[in-house]
Amino acid sequence: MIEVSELRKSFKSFEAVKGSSFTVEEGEIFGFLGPNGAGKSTTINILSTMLKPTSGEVKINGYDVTKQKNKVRESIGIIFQENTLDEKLTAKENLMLHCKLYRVPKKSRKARIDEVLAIVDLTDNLNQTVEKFSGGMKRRLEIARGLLHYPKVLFLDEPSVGLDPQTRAHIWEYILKLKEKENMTMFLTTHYLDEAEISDRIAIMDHGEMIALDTPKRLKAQLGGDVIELQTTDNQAALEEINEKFSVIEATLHEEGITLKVKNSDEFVSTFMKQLETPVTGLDIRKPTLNDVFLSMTGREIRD
Ligand SMILES: Nc1ncnc2c1ncn2[C@@H]1O[C@H](COP(=O)(O)OP(=O)(O)OP(=O)(O)O)[C@@H](O)[C@H]1O
Repeated sequence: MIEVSELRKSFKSFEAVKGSSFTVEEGEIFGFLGPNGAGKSTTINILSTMLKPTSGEVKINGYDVTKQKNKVRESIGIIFQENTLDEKLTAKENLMLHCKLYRVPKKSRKARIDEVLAIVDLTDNLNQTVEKFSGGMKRRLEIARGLLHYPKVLFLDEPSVGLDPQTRAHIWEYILKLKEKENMTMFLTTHYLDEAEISDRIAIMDHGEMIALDTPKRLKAQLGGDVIELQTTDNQAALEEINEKFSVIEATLHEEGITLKVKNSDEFVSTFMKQLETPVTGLDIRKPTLNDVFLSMTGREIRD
């Protein structure tokens, strides 16, 4: 559904995208992550025909983004970061305007509007003006609008930014419902790594280059092993003891205690608890998260 080959974009002498190549399959949720300034927006703007690439080839739904712009635009929907609804219009008027712009046939407009509003649970707000909507309702209406012309690919640029946790969870419910119903391809950026977990595959971009591309599970497995957060009565002494007696991938002392990376926590912990002489006051085992992956690959938090 998306084919990107050797894509480059320069702004004067500055190269923002340095030759990235990837494909996204139909029906896939593709998470696109990177620290601030990595080149994500530049890439999305090119994929959605808003920006011209310096070189390389990009096809969406089989159409070239520079030579067949209109065909590409008919194939995609975009949910932007900022609110782009017309506040003085009602939900219905906003959606009707979009139907006209996208040439949805006159006889199907009403049914389509009813259908997308039902997906995001806004049926009862059809005739309400948008300025009276809450932040979460506006987001839902934007999602509904993005779907009106049945796009093959939906670009979601931070779809839940600025929303409270409950509304965020709801937005994701709608998005997943859609994926199941329509087999739509979704290209997603987010700064919430827990949200990125729902992606089938995740790409990590840094300094204009794609530095990782795999399933969330495999990315985390690549880090190898489990993480143990340890507190003892004397962390300095415990660290020395650990380095002397146990085989760990990494042991880091910090203000709250010691973070250990071990190959297999199940095997490690039972012997560790028996043999460590410094008294343990707290122990927490966790699997590596996408945050650990992101930190290890980019050396930065997702939001600097
Ligand atoms: N029109 C432009 N002119 C000059 N430089 C630009 C332009 N647009 C983007 N850049 C630069 O290109 C780099 C990539 O920017 P981009 O907006 O793609 O990053 P991003 O990954 O989307 O970051 P964020 O997470 O902050 O949105 C940045 O260094 C940015 O300053």
